[in-house]
Amino acid sequence: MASLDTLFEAAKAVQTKAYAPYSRFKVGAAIMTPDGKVFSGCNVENAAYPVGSCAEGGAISAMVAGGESRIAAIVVMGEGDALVTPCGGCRQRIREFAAPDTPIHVAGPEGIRKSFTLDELLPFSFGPHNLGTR
Ligand SMILES: O=c1ccn([C@H]2C[C@H](O)[C@@H](CO)O2)c(=O)[nH]1
Ligand SMILES: [Zn+2]
Repeated sequence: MASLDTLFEAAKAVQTKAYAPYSRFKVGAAIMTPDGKVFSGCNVENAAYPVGSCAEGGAISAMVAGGESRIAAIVVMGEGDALVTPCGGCRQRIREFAAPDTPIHVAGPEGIRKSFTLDELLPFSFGPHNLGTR
């Protein structure tokens, strides 16, 4: 699937930009919107550790700043052999802009390792519907 390849390459490219001098664990994330636009983000750490931010959050900020508000698919690229799935906070961040069946692809440098739906990673989620929005 060409668009998934594009998304994978975007995540891989932005991962190299990560600012992770403390964990030395670089992460890249790339979002595709329903009309095929791609937005990416990397983790940005801070000497005050809790202030650091995740790659997924950066990609979401770029998407919103770009005037978009729907995630059709997301690729997350981490380091090492283990699956790097979005942290709990980022699952909720993704939830805000995605549908239950939106694919979350977890990748390594060699390619996509496993694909989940948002609902698999964040079942019974709290979301905009709880507040009467969307
Ligand atoms: O899905 C993930 C998991 C971790 N990190 C970042 C946060 C921190 O900078 C580093 C180590 O946890 O990786 C992400 O950006 N996304
Ligand atoms: Zn996170």
